[in-house]
Amino acid sequence: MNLLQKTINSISELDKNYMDKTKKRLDSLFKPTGSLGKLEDICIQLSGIYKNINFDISKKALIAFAADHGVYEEGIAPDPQILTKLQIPNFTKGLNGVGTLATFANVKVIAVDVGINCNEKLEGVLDYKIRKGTSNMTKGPAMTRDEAIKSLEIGIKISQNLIKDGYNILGIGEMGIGNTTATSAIISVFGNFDPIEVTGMGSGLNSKGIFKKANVIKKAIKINNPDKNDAIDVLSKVGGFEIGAMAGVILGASANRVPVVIDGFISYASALIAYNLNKLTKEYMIPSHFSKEIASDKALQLLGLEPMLYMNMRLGEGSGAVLAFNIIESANFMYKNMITREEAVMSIKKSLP
Ligand SMILES: Cc1cc2ncn([C@H]3O[C@H](COP(=O)(O)O)[C@@H](O)[C@H]3O)c2cc1C
Ligand SMILES: O=C(O)c1cccnc1
Repeated sequence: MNLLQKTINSISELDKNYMDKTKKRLDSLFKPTGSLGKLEDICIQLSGIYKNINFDISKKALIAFAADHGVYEEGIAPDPQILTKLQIPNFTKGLNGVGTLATFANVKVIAVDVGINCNEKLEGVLDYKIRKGTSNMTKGPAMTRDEAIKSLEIGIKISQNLIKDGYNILGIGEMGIGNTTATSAIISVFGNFDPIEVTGMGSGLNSKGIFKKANVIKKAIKINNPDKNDAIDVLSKVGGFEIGAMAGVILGASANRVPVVIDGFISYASALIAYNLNKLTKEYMIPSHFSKEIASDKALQLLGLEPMLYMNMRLGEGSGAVLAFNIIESANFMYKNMITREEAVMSIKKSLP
């Protein structure tokens, strides 16, 4: 059995017993029951993942994958393709959106080339290049089925290595000029949406550009006819190498009982791929923010996920995931350090004359 199938098969449910215990502990704290909302939900989810009422989430890593897209030649993105290559080294230097936020939140950033259109090795970027970008999906599949599996397995391997190194919570991010086109195509296929309903401005297209992009997606879906019941088929026909690798991280984290924080629009596509390979992966996902890109609501509905942050962000890179790490850590700190109702009463009694 290959690594992908083994990983998919080894994902199991959260432990309801520990989740109940954590809920009891949360209900015993000195506050109205349930008043800390999603902070409480996060603690309950973490305890079900770790099978423990006490957990450590201090070692945090964000894995960002970069790749280029053959469909770029159809004029679907407003920026030059070379930005994928120019921007990815900034991720680990703490110089771009996610890099600065990660420095602030004490999150280790790992940047990985899974398919950038360049020959040279990039400083601070791991080299797992599958190919120098996908093929143009309006002319045939973006990648072969073997390449799709390879992209998923790269994500699985990198997540496994980080977990072995002691990282106890992972996040996903990406860089890839043109990747909102692949994302909208994936959402269109899984949700049976007309591409025009799920195609947005990406980095900054005007309405004419959006219309053209939707037609490109329509053409790609028509020519490739992806099977929505086969997530690998969808990934290979209209996906991207970075989208596959992020889905691989979700699978790898889930199989190793580690939570994985989902970022913005492009990571929703990865989440859809992982979810359609094994529905249990959803239990290991922590959604971070609601991307401003059109169709975020549709993608999140397909996943049944409700993000915690509404920040009007539409950057990607992993920026929203890293922001959410701060909140997840706050939830854990609250859970560990808050006084219980009983302790509060005792201290009041003690202070009475
Ligand atoms: C300078 C710059 C930095 C970025 N960082 C993330 N993205 C985001 O924009 C790209 C997707 O949008 P589209 O499909 O329209 O090309 C991805 O690289 C995504 O991560 C960026 C885009 C730009 C221009
Ligand atoms: O939400 C995102 O991740 C996003 C949206 C538009 C362009 N790039 C990224």
